[in-house]
Amino acid sequence: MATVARIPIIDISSDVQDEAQVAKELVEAAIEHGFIYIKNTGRNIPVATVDAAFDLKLFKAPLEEKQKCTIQQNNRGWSAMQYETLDPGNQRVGDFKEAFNFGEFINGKAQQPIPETIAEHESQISAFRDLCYDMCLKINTLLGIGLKIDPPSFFTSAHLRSEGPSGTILRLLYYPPLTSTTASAAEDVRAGAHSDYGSMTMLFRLAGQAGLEILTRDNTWAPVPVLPPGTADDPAPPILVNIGDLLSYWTNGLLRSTVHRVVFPGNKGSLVEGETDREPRYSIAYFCHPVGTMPLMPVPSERVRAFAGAGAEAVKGNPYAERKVLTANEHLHMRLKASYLQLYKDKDKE
Ligand SMILES: O=C(O)CCC(=O)C(=O)O
Ligand SMILES: [Fe+2]
Repeated sequence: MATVARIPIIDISSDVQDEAQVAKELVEAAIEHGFIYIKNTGRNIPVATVDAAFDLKLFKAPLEEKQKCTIQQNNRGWSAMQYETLDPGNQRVGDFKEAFNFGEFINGKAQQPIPETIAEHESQISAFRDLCYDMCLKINTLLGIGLKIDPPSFFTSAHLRSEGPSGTILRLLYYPPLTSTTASAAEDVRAGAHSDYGSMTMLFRLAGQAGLEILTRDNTWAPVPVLPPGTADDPAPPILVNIGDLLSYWTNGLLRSTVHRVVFPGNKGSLVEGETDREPRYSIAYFCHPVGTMPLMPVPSERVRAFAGAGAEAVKGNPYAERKVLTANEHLHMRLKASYLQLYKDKDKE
C-alpha cells in the first residue's frame, strides 16, 4: 500500500470570527504543500450541483459532436484522447484522457460551441462555474488576509470579472481504465507531470477512483486519496485546492505550485486502499486565472518580502523565477503552446 500525501484538511465555511485563523491555516498549507483539502460541507457549493456536473454525459456524446467543438487556441473546447501532453520532455505518447474546457458564459450562454448532447444543461454548467468562481474569490481573500497583503483584497481584486476577461476554465475530464487503452501502466500516464498554469485550481473527484499523485518536498511521488482520514462521513469528498504558477509568482515562490500527475497506480504498487484504476475515472477542475492583463509582480506583503530576501531559497522555491513573464495572458499562452504541440504546429502553418 502506498504512503499517501499528508495534506491538511481545512473547513473554510466556518463563521467570520474564525476568519483570521482559517486564513493562517490556509497560507501555511499553501506554503508547505501547495495542496489543501477543503472540507466539503456543501455550504459553498451544494453537493447536488457537483453531482449534477458529474452526471453530464458529455464524453458519451457522438464523436462528430465532440469534434465540432475541438479545442482552439483560446483554450476552449474538446481535447481528444492523447491530444494534450502535459510533460512532453518525459512522455513517449500523449495523456490518456479526454477533456472539455468551458470558458466564460454570458447570461448563462457559453461563448463557444458545445455538444448537442449537453445543450439542455448549458445554464446549469454556467451556474456551477459561477459557484466555483465565488469560492475561488473566497480563497483568494483568505490568502490575502493570511499573507497580510496591503490591501488584503489584492488577489481578489485581480480576479474580478468586472475588471476584464481571464483565462479561467471549467474543465471536465475523463480518464479510461487501463484495460481499454493501449497504454503501458509502467511507462505511460493519464496526465503528465505538471504544475497548473493559473492562480489556483479547485478539483472535484469521485470516491474510489485512483490516480492523482503529487511530487513531495523530498522528491517522491505520493498518491492523494480522494477521501483522506476523517472525511468519509462528509456529504461529499473534499474539494482539492492547489496553488498554481501565478500565485507562486506573485509571492516569489513562497506559495508552492506543486508538481502533480495522474497515473495508473495499480501496477506500480501505489494504490490507495479502496481506490482502483480499473474503472473509468472522472474529475472536474476549475482553473482560476486572474484578469489577463494583470502583471505578475511580487505582492506587497512583509512575509513575501522576507522570503524573497532569503535569496537562493526563494528562487529554488519558485521554479519559474527565471522566466520574465509580464502578464497572466502571456504566461498562459506560453504554457499552452508547450503542451498542445499539434494545435500550435497546425496553426503556425496556416
Ligand atoms: O484529474 C485530476 O485529478 C487532476 C487533473 C490535473 O491535474 C489537471 O488537469 O491539471
Ligand atoms: Fe493539474
